[in-house]
Amino acid sequence: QPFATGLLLTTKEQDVVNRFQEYLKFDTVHPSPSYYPVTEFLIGQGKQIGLDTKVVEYVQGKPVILFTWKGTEPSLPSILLNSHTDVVPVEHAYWKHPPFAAKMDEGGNIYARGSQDMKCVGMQYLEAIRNLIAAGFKPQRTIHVSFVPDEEVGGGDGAKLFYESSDFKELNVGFVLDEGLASENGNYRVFYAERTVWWFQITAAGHPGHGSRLFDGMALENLRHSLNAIAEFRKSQFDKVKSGEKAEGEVTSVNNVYLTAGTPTPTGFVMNMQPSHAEAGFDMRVTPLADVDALEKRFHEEWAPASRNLTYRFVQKGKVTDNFGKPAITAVDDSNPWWVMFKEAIAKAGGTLAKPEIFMAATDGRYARKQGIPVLGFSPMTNTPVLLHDHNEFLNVKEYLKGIKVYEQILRTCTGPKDETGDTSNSKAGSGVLSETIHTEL
Ligand SMILES: CSCC[C@H](NC(C)=O)C(=O)O
Ligand SMILES: [Zn+2]
Ligand SMILES: [Zn+2]
Repeated sequence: QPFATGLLLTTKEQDVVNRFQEYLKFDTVHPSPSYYPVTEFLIGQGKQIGLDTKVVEYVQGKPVILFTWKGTEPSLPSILLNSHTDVVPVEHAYWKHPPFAAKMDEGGNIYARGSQDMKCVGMQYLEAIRNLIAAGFKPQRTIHVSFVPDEEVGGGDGAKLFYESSDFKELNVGFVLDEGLASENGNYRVFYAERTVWWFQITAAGHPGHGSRLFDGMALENLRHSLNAIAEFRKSQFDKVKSGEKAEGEVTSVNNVYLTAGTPTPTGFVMNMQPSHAEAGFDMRVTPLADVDALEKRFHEEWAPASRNLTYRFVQKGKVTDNFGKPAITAVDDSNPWWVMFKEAIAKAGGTLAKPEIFMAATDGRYARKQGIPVLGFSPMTNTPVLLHDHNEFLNVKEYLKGIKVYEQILRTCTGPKDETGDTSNSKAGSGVLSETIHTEL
């Protein structure tokens, strides 16, 4: 099929694209993703490729799909390639092509919800394995591929239960790949940690009464005290990003996402009553580099002091550390043999890496990092606008096909056997015990 760019796809490439488009067409959109049809499709793919397949429902109706390609040395720690099957909702009116039609335009851009986040990655894993099998490659390490539900709503019924299960322990996973972000330039982005979600509400109580009266300590005045204190902290963090001192993932963000007060009626709010309560909601993302005790102190001392009739409540409060009390960070230096192999694979695939980053939001990778397992967030997309959760999400076919080659190289390098260049780095991650170095603090 010819494109305006002069790109011509081979029959084999067209088949690869067709499978990607087929996956993208499944309606796995929240709030009610249809998980069974897509599970049937994926199982079909796994079987066609020749992988062992397993489906487990830790919560009924929310299947976790697991494929296994057994290595020649199955006692070595294995590699897990994780992706999620669900996608976030769309606002149809803003899309130039229907979000579940997976239309490829004349420039090779494939438009669909999930084309970047992260159905691309899931299918690229499978295509890479398909190609390696066809090429006669035999991995030393076992490779597992998981497709999990509900990442977009926190993963509580999906990845969390999977990673905590005895099924997962049996896999003896030494290294996990999960999602990253597109890169707007020619360097691939890679993520070695992520910020932790703290969602909270602050409620202010205050003097009620007639709207015409002047009181000290009215609810909205108290809430404003809180909003100002939080805004000051927010500015201190944002300034570090603006000045280039820190990357986005290296500071803690806090954003006011709703405000509510007053007495509503069908025709609008009552205008001459002072509310006795007011509430604000915040999306806060705590960097793993933060001093958590100092942050906690801010809540009762500055942001919601009882002296101002303020109280706070967490809607979600993730732990910033892993299960061993250390910051949940994967080492990206020579102390981590998985990192060394990953980096080498990208170079061998002809790619370049940007400076490793802390993911600004949350991914399922956090559940594996909690267990002390090294995780890298990586979605192989260069020269692509970051459109996850955005309108007109797309991925160009050339980037998609290139990404498959990158995963082939990652699997060759990280699973052995040693390649034609005599590389032996693989053996360094060969012990059954996780490297201590993955807990290295930066
Ligand atoms: C608390 S789970 C929600 C997960 C979601 N992840 C992404 C990548 O948007 C987020 O960070 O908001
Ligand atoms: Zn995602
Ligand atoms: Zn997402």
